[in-house]
Amino acid sequence: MSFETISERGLVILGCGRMGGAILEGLLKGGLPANAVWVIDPNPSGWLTGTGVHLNTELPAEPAVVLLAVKPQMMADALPQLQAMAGGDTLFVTVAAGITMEGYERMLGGETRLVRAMPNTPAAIGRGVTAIVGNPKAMTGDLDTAEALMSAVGQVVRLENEGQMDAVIGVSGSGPAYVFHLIEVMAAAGEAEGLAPELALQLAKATVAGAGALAEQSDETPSKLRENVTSPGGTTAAALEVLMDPQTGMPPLMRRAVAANIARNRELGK
Ligand SMILES: NC(=O)C1=CN([C@@H]2O[C@H](COP(=O)(O)OP(=O)(O)OC[C@H]3O[C@@H](n4cnc5c(N)ncnc54)[C@H](O)[C@@H]3O)[C@@H](O)[C@H]2O)C=CC1
Ligand SMILES: O=C(O)[C@@H]1CCC=N1
Repeated sequence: MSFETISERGLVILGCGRMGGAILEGLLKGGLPANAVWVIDPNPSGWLTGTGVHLNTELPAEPAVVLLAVKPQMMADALPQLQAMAGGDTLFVTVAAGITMEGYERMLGGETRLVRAMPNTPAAIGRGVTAIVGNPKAMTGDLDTAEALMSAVGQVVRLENEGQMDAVIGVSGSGPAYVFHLIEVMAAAGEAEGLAPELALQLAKATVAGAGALAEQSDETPSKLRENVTSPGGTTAAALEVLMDPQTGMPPLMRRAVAANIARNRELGK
């Protein structure tokens, strides 16, 4: 199934906030006609209203794809209206954290063709990374369709099994928030050492953005790139001694943060 099939049979989006909106924007920019898209959202943004998609109107009976992008807590209330589309030729793609394949199959029926996808917010500028995995009813073509859909907002990787999804959410799904927090705390440290707030923020943002781009583009590993900054006995080495401390540094802190993320994800799934 390609964009052509989606154009012909339609895409239904349930919930078009930050993530649904970013995906829709990428798809429209990629050439999907607005009149091939039906959105259900009780609080549409001004941007969404101006796109020309069908908004809160009657839905096609058998769209090519239904994209589920409401909060996990809303899913059980919002899904029943789409139940008639499940079990046939429509592929369901969900970006919600927490809810497992089993959960969707309970709500929609075991015959539903389903792909779980976990993007992240750099999707808003086409720089997201999305991990996808299908249920047993999803065919190879369905994974291709989900990949084509999510490629509109960045890279796509395929998982071997659903069990990997928890770690993906903990690392890349929520990860942008960790990086934004890194910018905040680097800027705060600069401020505490006497820099003006705007200057500290500019330095922190440019450093994280530049280092991220270098890590992505360079042939060197992140470890080698770190070593390249670190003169023996120099200033970076002094800072890294604090940050890389195996008891109190970032390694155990990040492990705890990711573990907390996964624990919450499992709670949301209940
Ligand atoms: N924001 C993020 O970084 C990421 C979010 N996700 C997932 O994406 C999903 C959506 O998250 P966001 O876009 O951040 O939330 P959001 O709050 O920006 O968007 C949710 C949208 O759903 C709409 N909505 C609420 N009740 C509805 C209903 N009954 N029927 C239809 N639409 C309804 C809201 O009006 C809103 O526009 C969540 O399940 C989340 O787990 C996945 C990866 C990353
Ligand atoms: O915080 C959340 O639950 C969602 C899932 C990944 C990013 N945001």
